[in-house]
Amino acid sequence: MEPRQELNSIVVTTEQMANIEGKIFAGGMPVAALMEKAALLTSQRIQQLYPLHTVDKVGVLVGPGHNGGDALVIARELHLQGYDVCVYCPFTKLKELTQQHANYAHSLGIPYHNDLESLNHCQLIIDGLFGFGLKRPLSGNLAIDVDRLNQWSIPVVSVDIPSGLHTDTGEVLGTAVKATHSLCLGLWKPVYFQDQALAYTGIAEKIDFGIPLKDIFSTIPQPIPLQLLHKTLALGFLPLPRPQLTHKYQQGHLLLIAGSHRYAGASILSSNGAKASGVGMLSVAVPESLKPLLVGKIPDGLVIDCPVSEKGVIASLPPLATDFASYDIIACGPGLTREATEVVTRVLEAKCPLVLDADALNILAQLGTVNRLSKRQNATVLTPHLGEFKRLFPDIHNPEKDRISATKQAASQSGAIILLKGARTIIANPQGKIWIIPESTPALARGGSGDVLTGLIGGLLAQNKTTNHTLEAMVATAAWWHAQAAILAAKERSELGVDAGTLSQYLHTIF
Ligand SMILES: NC(=O)C1=CN([C@@H]2O[C@H](COP(=O)(O)OP(=O)(O)OC[C@H]3O[C@@H](n4cnc5c(N)ncnc54)[C@H](OP(=O)(O)O)[C@@H]3O)[C@@H](O)[C@H]2O)[C@@H](O)CC1
Ligand SMILES: Nc1ncnc2c1ncn2[C@@H]1O[C@H](COP(=O)(O)OP(=O)(O)O)[C@@H](O)[C@H]1O
Ligand SMILES: [K+]
Repeated sequence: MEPRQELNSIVVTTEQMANIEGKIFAGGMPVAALMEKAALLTSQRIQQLYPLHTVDKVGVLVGPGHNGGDALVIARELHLQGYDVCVYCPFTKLKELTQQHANYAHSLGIPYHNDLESLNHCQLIIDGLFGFGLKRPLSGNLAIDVDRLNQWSIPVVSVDIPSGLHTDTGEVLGTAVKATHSLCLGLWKPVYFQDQALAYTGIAEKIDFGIPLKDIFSTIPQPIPLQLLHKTLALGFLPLPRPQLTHKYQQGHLLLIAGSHRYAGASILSSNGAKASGVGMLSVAVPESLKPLLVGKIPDGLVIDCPVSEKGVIASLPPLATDFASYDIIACGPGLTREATEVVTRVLEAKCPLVLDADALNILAQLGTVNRLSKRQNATVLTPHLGEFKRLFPDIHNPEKDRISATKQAASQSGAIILLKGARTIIANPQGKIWIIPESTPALARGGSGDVLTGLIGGLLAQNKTTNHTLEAMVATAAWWHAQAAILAAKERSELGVDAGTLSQYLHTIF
């Protein structure tokens, strides 16, 4: 990998970004020169996105800090290139450098307006109100302006981040600009991967303006705490190529415990996810009444029939399923129903790594998440969506307000690897390492997608004895693979065409 390519996978907090900036300035780089570098590249990208022959009139919103300074450099460059630029800056007191750029823009003859309304004839708006320096909510006339801007149908390019969003949590501070494009300066910031911010960030791109690698890597601890999973990394985590001399049990044995009369399909979908992983052996424990169905659908799986309760759920696990030493990993939960308490209690005693999903999580929550997991001797992976997460970790308040921190906190409390599902899935280990799945598709928002993921995670983890990567990296790789398959399927079949069965068929086509 090219050294700077590594930066594509790093996410820095506001504090880390400010520290990196501090190191650059301490080294002697003039503040104005750094702003010039960042803003020039940003203005060039804007010219590529909105060439002069397609867009003529550009309105620039200027804030009081250095985000406003960036915006003024962009205004100047666009003006010099021939765009018809005007500025709206609803502040009287600007930071010194920003004021200097304001003065120069004025001297160039760029018009300043006293109200936002005067920009409504523009074909493009540049949002340079606030960047990572925003700490308190937008209010008063400023908030009214932003709300009004959001009602226009003019494209908006936000500089660094959409103004009004908290850089780390993605929280909307009062109100926030809804951008068409966001050009993130230097390094990715957490806001871009927080679900609550996605409606504001639009199409996001990073502008690499040449921050010295030494300043980055001397600031961010190793291993990198917050990392995006990209194709290059994910491919490196897959169990490929297979060793020539191997056999099915060396390629991992997964026991999947899934399904009930009510949710029979969950066992098939999760088996399909597992099969797609390439796992050497797949055993599936289901209610005995489902055995013929499973044998028909998953002929390559060893189907273990379990006694069924009156409610149509697995009542207990037979000896074949409780011979835990035979399995490299157990994945349990899809379609179990909340009645299967005995199954989950028993499985928690297994010495091998465990993946719990769906109702296994709800049952774990009833049993007491942290207390129960403290007794486990091997790794546990929990894959909740937000609702399940709240039941598992009731003392983590409002996890949706900062999904990244909430996932980290849950992993640290429970000692488990936590995968919090969502539009941007987050994976954390107990030591604080976080992986983020940077792209996905809402095509996944339908029943059964998660079942496929559980099988895929189980199947990949089972094969980890041949690859030996960290478990969280493998879990994240499964989630990346799942998202990529959905993206491809949605591209070919539309977002409406990605049912869970189709999704599992697409898992292989992404390579
Ligand atoms: N890092 C890098 O490498 C580079 C960073 N660069 C750029 O610097 C940006 C960060 O600049 P920044 O620190 O000046 O902060 P910024 O986001 O402009 O806003 C702070 C200002 O807003 C004010 N203010 C805050 N809240 C407010 C409110 N609710 N209502 C009203 N006012 C409010 C606040 O006032 P104060 O709180 O001090 O009263 C302060 O004046 C960054 O995002 C990027 O664009 C590039 O130039 C070069 C490379
Ligand atoms: N809006 C969305 N964008 C991207 N991925 C999504 C979205 N909504 C859901 N997903 C993904 O779809 C899957 C849904 O899993 P889950 O909620 O367990 O569903 P089920 O239990 O029906 O299988 C998760 O992997 C989640 O990350
Ligand atoms: K901005």
